Amino acid sequence: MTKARLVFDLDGTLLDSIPSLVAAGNALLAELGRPSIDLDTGRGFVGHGVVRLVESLLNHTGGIPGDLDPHVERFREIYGADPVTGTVVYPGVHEALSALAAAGHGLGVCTQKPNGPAIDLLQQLALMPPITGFTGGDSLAVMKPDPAMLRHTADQLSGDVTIMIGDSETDAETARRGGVPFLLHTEGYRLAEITDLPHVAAFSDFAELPGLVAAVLDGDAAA
Ligand SMILES: O=C(O)COP(=O)(O)O
Ligand SMILES: [Mg+2]
Repeated sequence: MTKARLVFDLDGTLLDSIPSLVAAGNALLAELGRPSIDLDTGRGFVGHGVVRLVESLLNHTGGIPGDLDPHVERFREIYGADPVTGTVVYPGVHEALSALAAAGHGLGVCTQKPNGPAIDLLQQLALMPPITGFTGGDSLAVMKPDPAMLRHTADQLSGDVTIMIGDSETDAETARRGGVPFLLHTEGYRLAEITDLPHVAAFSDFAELPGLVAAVLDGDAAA
């Protein structure tokens, strides 16, 4: 049977992490005497890495005071101290990943999130194992949508065909540039309409994922 190298995005795909990211962002803003942002606003800022997130937080609340770098460093400290509180695994993820690993597929994560908190989350939320491959926001000199991140993750896995699973414009573009099929999780943080993102199939419930992977490998998934 053909085996897949399954490359998963993290935030908005395996994890619903907005409350924890917004809490850390609001702690940073409070230190700067800025107003808080709400969850919906924060949702639109996530998926591009920590630098873009802090830049968006500051621009939304009055602009960047001086250098961006110290604020990014401070956000990393605040968020890195406890990335787990306020983050949950989407329903059905554990069951779907166990079934896919048991079927012999390789599982990896490719995220813009800084490596330290990303690994903490994967370990503390019992996702690593079955996930074995990892590329984070600090792993390479580039980030998604550069397909080097996708390839770096896939190279750590065994399998015949690479499939990317993600929630956002960035993930769809990464898969397109990498020339691999894209499965879209619709319950994440995308801003675009589903129909505007290139994907071979979309799903809202992780119970659907093993069947979709099998369909892609069989060449049955809708193009
Ligand atoms: O922007 C982030 O930090 C999260 O990014 P991800 O969706 O690639 O996991
Ligand atoms: Mg994402």
